[in-house]
Amino acid sequence: MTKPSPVDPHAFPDEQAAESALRPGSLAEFRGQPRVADQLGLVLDASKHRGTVPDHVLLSGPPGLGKTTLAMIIASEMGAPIRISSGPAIQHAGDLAAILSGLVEGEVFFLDEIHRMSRPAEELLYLAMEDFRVDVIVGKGPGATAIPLEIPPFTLVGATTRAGLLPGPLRDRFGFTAQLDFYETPAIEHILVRSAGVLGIQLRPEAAAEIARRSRGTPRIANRLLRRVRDYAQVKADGRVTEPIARAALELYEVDELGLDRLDRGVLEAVCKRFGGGPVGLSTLAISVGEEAETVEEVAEPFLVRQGFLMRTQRGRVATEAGWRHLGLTPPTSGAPGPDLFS
Ligand SMILES: Nc1ncnc2c1ncn2[C@@H]1O[C@H](COP(=O)(O)OP(=O)(O)OP(=O)(O)O)[C@@H](O)[C@H]1O
Repeated sequence: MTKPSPVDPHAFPDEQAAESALRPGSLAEFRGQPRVADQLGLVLDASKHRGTVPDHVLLSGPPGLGKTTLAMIIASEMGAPIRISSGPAIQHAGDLAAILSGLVEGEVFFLDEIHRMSRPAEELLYLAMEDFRVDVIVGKGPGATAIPLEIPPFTLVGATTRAGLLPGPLRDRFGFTAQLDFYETPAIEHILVRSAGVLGIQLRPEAAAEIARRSRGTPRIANRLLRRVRDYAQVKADGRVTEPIARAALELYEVDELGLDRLDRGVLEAVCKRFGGGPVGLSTLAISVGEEAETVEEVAEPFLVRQGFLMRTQRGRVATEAGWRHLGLTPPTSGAPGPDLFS
């Protein structure tokens, strides 16, 4: 196992406290995703106006874009408590029934990774979402009876990185659904400036821009890079984060101008230099960079593809012209070699 990369979008186990400190507490402070924030604001205002609990909310999108943050904001905007759990933690319907029956009126129930819940729990959730009721099964076999149990009205906030995996009947029970997208660089700059304020870091605007460009449109990565750059500034300079300090720190952490890390560059370099631009199969590629095929496929490739540096074709991975150029290499032909050149 290689050590975690600073541009991994997943949260590290020791990062929770640092992340909590940087969560914006209100919709007004939540930067980026303007459409989602506006629509959600309307849903919350309307429910306050009517004096009812807000509709159930489904948030989908890649890790680190603010799903948990938005769930907490919904609770705080409604002045309601929040209960947090996750799909993998709920293996039996009884686990879910216990949580639901313990909710207080108006509580926000945040269910992360909702697509990983067990089937029986999912069915129990349908009823709870629709009728604020759960059926508790007493006894076993033919003598088993279902005793309906009222639960107080609550708002379910479901989060998923894989909206496509949710069964239709579950998706249909959410009154409001939002897809979070990668952030534009200026929004990430705003987030960095706010985080620097919270952490008491003197961050020059050019340095914020530099870090933002390398953050892959992901607030979690931006905040993490900011903390690393701050460490560097404190140890190697006077603590102020200037552009040269940010550049030097990010170079040390092997995060390049566009946010590629060592693994991303290694994969791209292998495709270009060792395999003539491709196509090369995933397992061969993984062996050549000394990584698991899964890591190459799930960690490095999505960003390389998003950047337009790599293509996944039926016959293997192919570097694009932009990919060659990002490494400072000249593509072998006017464009990247197409799969047909290698037949
Ligand atoms: N719009 C935003 N403004 C400011 N900070 C943000 C924003 N979105 C996310 N963050 C920060 O990024 C970090 C990660 O956000 P969060 O935990 O909400 O992501 P997530 O989508 O729930 O990730 P996961 O899918 O891994 O659970 C937090 O520290 C949070 O404060």
